[in-house]
Amino acid sequence: MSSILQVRNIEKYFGNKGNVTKAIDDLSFEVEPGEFIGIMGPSGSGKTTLLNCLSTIDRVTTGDVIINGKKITSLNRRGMEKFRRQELGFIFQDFYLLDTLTVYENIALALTIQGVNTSEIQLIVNDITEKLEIKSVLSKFPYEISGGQKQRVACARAMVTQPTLVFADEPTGALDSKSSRILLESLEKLNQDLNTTILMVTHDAYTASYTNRILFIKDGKIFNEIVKGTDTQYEFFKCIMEVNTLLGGDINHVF
Ligand SMILES: Nc1ncnc2c1ncn2[C@@H]1O[C@H](COP(=O)(O)OP(=O)(O)OP(=O)(O)O)[C@@H](O)[C@H]1O
Repeated sequence: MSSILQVRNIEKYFGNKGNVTKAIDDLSFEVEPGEFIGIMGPSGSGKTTLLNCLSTIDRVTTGDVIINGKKITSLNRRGMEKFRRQELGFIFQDFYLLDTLTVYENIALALTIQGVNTSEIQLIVNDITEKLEIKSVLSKFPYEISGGQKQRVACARAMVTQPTLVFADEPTGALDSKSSRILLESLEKLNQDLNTTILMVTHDAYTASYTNRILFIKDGKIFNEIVKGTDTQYEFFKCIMEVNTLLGGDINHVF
């Protein structure tokens, strides 16, 4: 099977002569279609920089990023923007919903821009909001719904165009533990039902335990990799805790 994401020897430097930070240091890995992969690591290890470089928000200094067969590191700014709109989905810690649009309009927006007809949009939005259990809030505005519901709306918005790859950056960061669990179960379900490939950055062991594989980053390099395989979620969680301890990471969740 061909990889959906190929990361080849990427490096990212910040600053200029005399004051250079090497945030990503010769990092390579691949992600297969349908994987739910986690990126973990201590503060300052390069997680956000990596996510930004993979998701066309920032550029690598050297190396290549290939998504769905397309070398995105060779695209110009306009090409990157188009690629981002057409092939990628994003879920951020702070939701980024548009306050003046209803939940339905927030989710439907990308499809409207793509020129999908109204009745088809209705079918797609109905289907995904049923899976995410947010159908009852479709006519509400973001300020009228809870944080957990907002994040599931953001999740529906990210997935509605059936992107090649969805990037989630600390998606449970602003949620309480119950809302986090509901969101993560939803992500797991969408990953399985729609075969959506998800790459999620988190510092939280419980959140990470929903993924199938985790790359641990330290000083911009891959420090360790663990695969859930046939482990239960709890066994995987314990394994994550062990690696986190080795890494000197912070753990703030227990089952
Ligand atoms: N715009 C920038 N200019 C200069 N240095 C930067 C910039 N962005 C990040 N860095 C540096 O690159 C390194 C990696 O930072 P990054 O934000 O990717 O880490 P992180 O793992 O996401 O951390 P955290 O978990 O605290 O968000 C750090 O040393 C950081 O100070």
